[in-house]
Amino acid sequence: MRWLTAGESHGEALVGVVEGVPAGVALGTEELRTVLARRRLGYGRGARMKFEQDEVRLLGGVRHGRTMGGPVAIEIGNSEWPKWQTVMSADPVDPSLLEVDAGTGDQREIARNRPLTRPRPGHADLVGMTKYALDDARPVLERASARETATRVALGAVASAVLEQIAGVRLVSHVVAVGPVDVPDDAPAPGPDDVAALDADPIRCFDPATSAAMVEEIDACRKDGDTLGGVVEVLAYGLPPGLGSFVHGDRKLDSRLAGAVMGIQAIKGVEVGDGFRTARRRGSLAHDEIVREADGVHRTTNRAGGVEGGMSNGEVLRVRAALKPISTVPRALRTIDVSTGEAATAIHQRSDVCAVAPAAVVAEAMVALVLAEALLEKTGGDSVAECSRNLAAYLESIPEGMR
Ligand SMILES: Cc1cc2nc3c(=O)[nH]c(=O)nc-3n(C[C@H](O)[C@H](O)[C@H](O)COP(=O)(O)O)c2cc1C
Ligand SMILES: C=C(O[C@@H]1CC(C(=O)O)=C[C@@H](OP(=O)(O)O)[C@H]1O)C(=O)O
Repeated sequence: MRWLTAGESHGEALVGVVEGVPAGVALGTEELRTVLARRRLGYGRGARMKFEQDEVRLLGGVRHGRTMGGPVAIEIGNSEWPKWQTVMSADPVDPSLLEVDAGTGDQREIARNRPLTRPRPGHADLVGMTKYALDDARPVLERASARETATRVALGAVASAVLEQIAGVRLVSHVVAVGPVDVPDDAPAPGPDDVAALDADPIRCFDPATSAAMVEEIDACRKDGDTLGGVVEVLAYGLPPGLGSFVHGDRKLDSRLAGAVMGIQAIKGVEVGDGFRTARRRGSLAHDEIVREADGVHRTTNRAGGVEGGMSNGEVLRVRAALKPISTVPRALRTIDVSTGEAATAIHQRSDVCAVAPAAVVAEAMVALVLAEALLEKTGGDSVAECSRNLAAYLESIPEGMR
């Protein structure tokens, strides 16, 4: 399986293509609408989330609610496009229309037309302008923006459908920290049937007391003109053992998960299982002992987070990711104006205060894409039926003494 996205934050539409999806996967526009709506949730998001709509269309690869085996193409139209069609036009436009004040006196239009020359520390602006030889940050932030994650979430929904329909794998994502507010270590983790409860929580946190404290923290931060990051967790239930491999670093499931999740805007750390906490333990308290019980072989704990030797081991997969605070800080940070070289304060028109809840949903999509790819490598097959048959044959072939 391979996938790509295209499109800009304020462009007409985002486009995603995923190839290598077997035929027969049940998939429809409604499922995509559901996941896209989930990505828009979350206390602390900015004004844009309120007025902008994701207009999703399945353009290819699906017929009458089933994939056909060809690339699946998804378009997410941007309902705000009419306001941006001059600034972001693909074809050249009359230069007078791009004058900072084109004569209408509309302050928003003036802001859209003005070159962005005061790069934000922590965003892609300055180094992007340097690398691509630009004197305006607009082309950089348009593609660097996490608006693109809408496409990833739509592609992730295709991957989740592959996982569930071939192997019964179900994913769930939630928020475990917002700034300094952490879910307690002993709080119960959400299961695959808890997605509705997470969607209903303002910050996608499964622990109601912590959720309330997170909301308070976001309110306090907004009042101070500041922004917040946090930690998200993705859990995958029902993974068969043996996805990924130990034979090369780039085939390891954990290295692939880390790369995919780290590729999300603003993610600065990824851990599988107990990750960094494991480094502080002795070996006798770091690993998951293997025992035989009446219903088969089990681990006594799941500190490894479902991956050993770069392969899924049949336990629940657990991946955490750290999101840095949003870099468009309302209490603007010091920067330079690249048009003059003088000291300035960074661009700030509007911004999310905290994007941890949507980041959880995006991380779930990235995990789904990696797992679906690894599942299809293991099962092969061009249809759901063939992949399911191959998976069943593999699982049946595992000797009695090892299951
Ligand atoms: C869901 C989501 C929403 C985001 N919203 C904003 C935002 O409103 N303002 C902002 O400056 N950065 C936002 N970011 C982060 C930037 O896109 C990111 O910091 C930037 O592209 C630079 O990349 P880097 O942080 O990975 O180095 C968001 C990230 C995610 C995952
Ligand atoms: C539009 C989305 O996120 C955007 C991601 C983003 C950034 O810099 O990453 C900046 C903000 O956009 P703007 O600067 O236009 O207000 C967010 O709203 C979205 O998630 O759909």
